[in-house]
Amino acid sequence: MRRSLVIANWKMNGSVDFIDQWTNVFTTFSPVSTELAVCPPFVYIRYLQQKFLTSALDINVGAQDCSVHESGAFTGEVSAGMLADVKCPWVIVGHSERRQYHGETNEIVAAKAKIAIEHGLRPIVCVGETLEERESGRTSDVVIGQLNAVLDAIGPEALVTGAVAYEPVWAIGTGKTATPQQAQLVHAELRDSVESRDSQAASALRIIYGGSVKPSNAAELFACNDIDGGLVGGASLKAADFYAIAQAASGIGLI
Ligand SMILES: O=C(CO)COP(=O)(O)O
Repeated sequence: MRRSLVIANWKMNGSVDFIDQWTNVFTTFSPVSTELAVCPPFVYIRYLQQKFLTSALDINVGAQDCSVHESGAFTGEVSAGMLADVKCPWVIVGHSERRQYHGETNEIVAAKAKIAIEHGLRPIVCVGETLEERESGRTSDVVIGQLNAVLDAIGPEALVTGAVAYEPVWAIGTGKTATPQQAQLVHAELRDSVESRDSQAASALRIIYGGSVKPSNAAELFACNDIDGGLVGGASLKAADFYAIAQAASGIGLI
């Protein structure tokens, strides 16, 4: 049995005031069986960690990216070693917004996953096709190619310490969710691809879905065999909505 996993990606949103308000609400909620993490912008990681000390939920902090470099003259970059140093266990790599706006290739994403693993972090490896790729029948090729680049670099066992997030680009921030059937199909293909290398790793690996997940659609997505939770953008900015999604993943309080 895989434990469900729900991760908030706040993207470039938030402030000290926002975190105060969000955590004031969130820390009143009772525990769920879902494992949780919130990825704020780098500058708020430490602040959010302090806030979570009073939460009864199993919730951790993650980063939205890390550098491919170890250290040195790389202005503006934050290294995996620094994230490990501040005890930030999770790191998202290969988000489509990084691929799209920052030119991150499969090779760069694989290098980031590798350096994250080397520092004991848990990478959340994002894969996903654009609308054009879907419409031209290339979804499988694209997402399997993205996954294989990371698998070649770190291997299936290391990947299991983190997670894979399937995020169809056309569903991100658009309100357009993949149907549970569409998502399940891709999740199963991703798992099969890991299975061909290591069957134990394939059954242990958490593959979560991202793209307009909200309280009203979370339960039907998470009911699919190969969807083990969610990577949540917009809806995670509301503490109550994020909690409702966490509940849906824990199989209790279905919406
Ligand atoms: O990109 C996402 C999470 O990483 C999804 O964002 P939305 O939930 O806002 O569609």
